[in-house]
Amino acid sequence: MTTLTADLKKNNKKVPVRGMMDNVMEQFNSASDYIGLHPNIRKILSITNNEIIVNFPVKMDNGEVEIFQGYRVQHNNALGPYKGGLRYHPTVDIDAARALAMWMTWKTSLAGLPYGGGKGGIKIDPSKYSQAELERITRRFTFALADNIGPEHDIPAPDVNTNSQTMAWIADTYMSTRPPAERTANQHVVTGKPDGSGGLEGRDRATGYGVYLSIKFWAEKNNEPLVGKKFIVQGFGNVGYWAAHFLEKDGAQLVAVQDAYGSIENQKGINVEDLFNYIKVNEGSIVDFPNAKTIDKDKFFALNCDICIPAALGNQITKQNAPKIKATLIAEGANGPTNVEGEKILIDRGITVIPDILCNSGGVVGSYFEWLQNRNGEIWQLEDVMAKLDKKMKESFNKVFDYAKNEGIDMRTAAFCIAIQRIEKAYIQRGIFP
Ligand SMILES: NC(=O)C1=CN([C@@H]2O[C@H](COP(=O)(O)OP(=O)(O)OC[C@H]3O[C@@H](n4cnc5c(N)ncnc54)[C@H](O)[C@@H]3O)[C@@H](O)[C@H]2O)C=CC1
Ligand SMILES: O=C(O)CCC(=O)C(=O)O
Repeated sequence: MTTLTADLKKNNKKVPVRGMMDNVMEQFNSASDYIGLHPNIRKILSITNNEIIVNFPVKMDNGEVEIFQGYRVQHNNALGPYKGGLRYHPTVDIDAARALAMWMTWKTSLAGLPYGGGKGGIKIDPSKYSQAELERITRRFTFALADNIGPEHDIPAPDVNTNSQTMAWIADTYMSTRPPAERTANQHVVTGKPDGSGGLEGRDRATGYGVYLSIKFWAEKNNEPLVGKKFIVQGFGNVGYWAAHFLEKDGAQLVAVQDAYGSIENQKGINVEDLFNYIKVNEGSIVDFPNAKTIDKDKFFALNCDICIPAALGNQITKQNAPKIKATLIAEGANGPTNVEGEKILIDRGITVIPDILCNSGGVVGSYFEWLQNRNGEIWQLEDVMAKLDKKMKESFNKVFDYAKNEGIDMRTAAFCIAIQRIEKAYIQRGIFP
């Protein structure tokens, strides 16, 4: 079977060793083998539908012009419009965008949403730019993407280093390109907007809440109380913070955190809100938080804990650190944090992984609610949002848990099988493949 990665290798294109594409393709191929996926459908799902690369100029505060490169990859839309976040990070490239777009296709399918998968972003270190520059960069990026996005075609959302403010700029720029009578009818071109500008109350916490719920459901299935469980979190941004917030509320104890700037530990407990308030006045960094000691970056995953939540970047749990992990549960807040080699070791060691496409799907479910709210001209209440999210996460968790148990397979393979089978069914029903 020729895969996209194999094609790229054949053509001598630069493919990072065990990059995220290798990971997502191995996960996809192994689940497709398991279910005996129709070879024609495997061919379609092994490639991306569209890949948009834009270079655009932006005037900096000092009057100089800088050129930026932005990406939007649309993997598959068999089930509905492309959906997925925009990331601003130096590691963003076409390979990362492809892999992340593919994960979105499986995630939206597993969650039973009427969406396909897309992802994109800009290769940029946003900490080097002023807020005014970031606004101009975002607006020019939106303008460069033009009709490649749209509320019924491709709907971006926040990801690493983008937030509700970024989404408000995108919505505003996109709407200003529409004819006057259509402008406000287009606000669902992005989700994750501020709640005063068409955003959904609760979208900010939706991903972290979903991570917490996944852990809670796993604990219930195993008759394990959450009270007193020690957990560590890599990434204390939107996903990591909210997951920690809800876990702490339920009696679990945060004992270590790693972010882009450093790593801290206190086995007696780190207060989540204190740390959150600290980073607000410390340029977003956990470094030198008073109630914890600084630890070596490479020791982080080997720390003493029950639950480990990677909520930052991909390829963090690998064959190097997987043998040393003490947690008995990995709850993947990030996309692709565990690579295939690392996961084999975890499985052999009896460590459960709640896979990203299930564990962090609360975010895109929240986005779906926002999209419906905008489309129908409604304003949803926070308590209704949280109750609906709870229900949706429980349905997905039970589907995956039961499938894995009945088939005697790991939860990631089970999640992929369910996701792929839903897309396969759509293609077969359309009569493309007799
Ligand atoms: N925001 C959302 O709704 C969703 C996000 N995700 C995934 O969750 C992960 C985190 O996203 P957000 O919380 O939104 O991003 P964010 O930008 O709010 O936070 C990212 C966090 O990761 C840390 N970080 C960055 N590089 C790091 C490194 N090399 N080592 C350790 N920590 C590092 C940052 O310092 C920050 O604390 C990403 O993988 C994203 O794709 C998944 C589903 C939805
Ligand atoms: O909310 C969304 O549309 C997608 C969020 C996202 O990028 C993700 O789930 O990885």
